[in-house]
Amino acid sequence: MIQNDLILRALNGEETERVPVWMMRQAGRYLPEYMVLREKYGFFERCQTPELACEITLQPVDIVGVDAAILFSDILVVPQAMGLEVQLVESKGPILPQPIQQEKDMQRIMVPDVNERLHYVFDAIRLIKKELNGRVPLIGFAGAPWTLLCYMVQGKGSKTFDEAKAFCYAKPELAHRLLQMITDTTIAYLKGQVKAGADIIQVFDSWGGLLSPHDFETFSLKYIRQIVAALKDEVPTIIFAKGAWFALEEMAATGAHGLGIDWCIQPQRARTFAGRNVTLQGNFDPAKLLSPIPVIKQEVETMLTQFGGHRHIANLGHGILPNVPVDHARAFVDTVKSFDKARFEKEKVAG
Ligand SMILES: Cc1c2[nH]c(c1CCC(=O)O)Cc1[nH]c(c(CCC(=O)O)c1C)Cc1[nH]c(c(CCC(=O)O)c1C)Cc1[nH]c(c(C)c1CCC(=O)O)C2
Repeated sequence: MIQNDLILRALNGEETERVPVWMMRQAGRYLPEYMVLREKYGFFERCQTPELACEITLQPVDIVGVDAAILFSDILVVPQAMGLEVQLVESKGPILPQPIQQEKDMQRIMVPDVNERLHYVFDAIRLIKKELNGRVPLIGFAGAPWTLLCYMVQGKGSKTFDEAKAFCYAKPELAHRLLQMITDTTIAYLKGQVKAGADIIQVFDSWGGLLSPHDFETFSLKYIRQIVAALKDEVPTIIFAKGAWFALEEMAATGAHGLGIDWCIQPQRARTFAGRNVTLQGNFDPAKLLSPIPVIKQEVETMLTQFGGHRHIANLGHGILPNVPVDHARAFVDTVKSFDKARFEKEKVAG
């Protein structure tokens, strides 16, 4: 049994005493306790050692007081399990030295047996569930196929992912074969996470907003839909497609329980697009956590009021930045937790 089940209830459309809160990338470099482990162990060593992944996952729950834990891992463990080398180079981000660019490169990848290649994630989840002891739910996750294709083809981070897009537009048949292989791996991987104990699944499509609405349907949503369909009857699912506000209606129609939104759309407008049957998650500008604490408090209250208190999970609109002071992150969380629900009614009357 989970003691603090606010997020689960919000995802199921139930009333909650207050708005639940967590932060994307909440386990990371803004925490001094994370930096201690980062000094000692390599990135994938931290991911692959269940005791380390567990300790890092619990840090924000203990230190910042969020309403959910999110598994410490990375979306790039999937391309790795499919056979590609992935390096995380300090200050450069991810590097895949031998990306997929043509037909013959496909021979280097496979749809792996997830129990063989990603068992360390399932071991970490079992350990985390034991250590959490029902305090808060555990969110498992994976990258959306389109976002993973971006890294697998481009071979590194990019502002435009132009090579990944060129691959899709010039070799659509190959792109769809790759996207389907990623999708099949991801479905098996996420089902494994749920079996190991994940209570909620979030799909991160960080680069969905780089595509036109038509191409988002073709190269991204088509595959996200398969993932949601495979999981939604097992656990609540959340789709976070950054920048893809134009597709909120279509994403809601997948049957996902929650949709993440970034700060580039007004909450009321997102609600109009998404409809009433889905929970919205977001959408505080992560850079605003660099403001003075009184400003953070005021802006968080404005955000909460705009969402109106129902079917809302407070979060950032993207991952927390490494240079955010811990007390600013805590101010974000505490402001949400102490916001009096009666104020939603008052603002409604006033508005
Ligand atoms: C695109 C993407 C990646 N990884 C992820 C995404 C999707 C979300 C997003 O858009 O932010 C997802 C991710 N990565 C990480 C988590 C852990 C759980 C969490 O706290 O949210 C999650 C959910 C750990 C991580 N993944 C990474 C770190 C930093 C590693 C370190 O230097 O210690 C962490 C804590 C490395 C990583 N991993 C990735 C990049 C681009 C980088 C380097 C840039 C960066 O450092 O932010 C790929």
